[in-house]
Amino acid sequence: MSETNASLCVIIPMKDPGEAKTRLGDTLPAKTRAALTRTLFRQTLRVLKMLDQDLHIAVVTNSQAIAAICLPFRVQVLDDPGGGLNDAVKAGADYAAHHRFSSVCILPGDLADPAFEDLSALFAAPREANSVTIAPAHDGGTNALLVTPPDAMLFAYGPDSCAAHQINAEGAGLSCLLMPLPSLLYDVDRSSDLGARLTRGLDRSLGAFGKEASG
Ligand SMILES: Nc1nc2c(ncn2[C@@H]2O[C@H](COP(=O)(O)OP(=O)(O)OP(=O)(O)O)[C@@H](O)[C@H]2O)c(=O)[nH]1
Ligand SMILES: O=C(O)[C@H](O)COP(=O)(O)O
Repeated sequence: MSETNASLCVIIPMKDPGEAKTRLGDTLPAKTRAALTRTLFRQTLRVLKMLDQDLHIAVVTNSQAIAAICLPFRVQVLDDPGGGLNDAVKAGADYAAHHRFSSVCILPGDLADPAFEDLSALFAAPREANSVTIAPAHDGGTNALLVTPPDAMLFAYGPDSCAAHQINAEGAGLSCLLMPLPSLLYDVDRSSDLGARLTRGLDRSLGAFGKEASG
């Protein structure tokens, strides 16, 4: 592991696959949404581990199905305190602060096709003391949030969270850098996200996805 990655804790909040991707309910049946949730999550873990086998990753979840996926990847599982996404992310950031990581990187588990080179660029970016780096989503959301130190700011995931995170960062006296990264622009929230941009990522994992969706 590089010196830089040793000081970084990656946090991924994850719902149980049976409860996730509800906004795709108009297009996909429940079983397919659950299979898609698992496939996207595995895809992100795979790229992160390709980047660095020893990268410290912790997943905040109350799902046994998600914990089972974490096991072979040697990824830590943290209890979800309940209360929603921002409370889950805060639990992850508190864990990182408690364990004296100098930075935390929050990633969602539903990125459409996170590229090795984009995550590599994000993790290689200088992490100044008291700083935040945001990789925005195409819809005003936040697809990566790199915070130094981990407990420096309030989380504001939800609609237009990129702007909300900038406001919270500035309010906390942190410098804030926007780092748009092409493959981190897209997560899979709505039926419109199931089009071409998902194809490249899912084509790669399609074997697994097809098997899970029908199995
Ligand atoms: N641990 C935890 N993770 C959450 C929670 N809410 C959302 N997440 C995760 O946060 C990431 C982004 O969530 P969303 O974009 O809202 O995705 P989603 O909840 O699967 O989709 P919808 O049900 O359509 O809102 C995904 O990895 C979710 O699994 C929560 O309450 N607890
Ligand atoms: O980016 C965010 O803040 C979260 O993913 C929630 O936003 P969404 O509703 O666009 O997924």
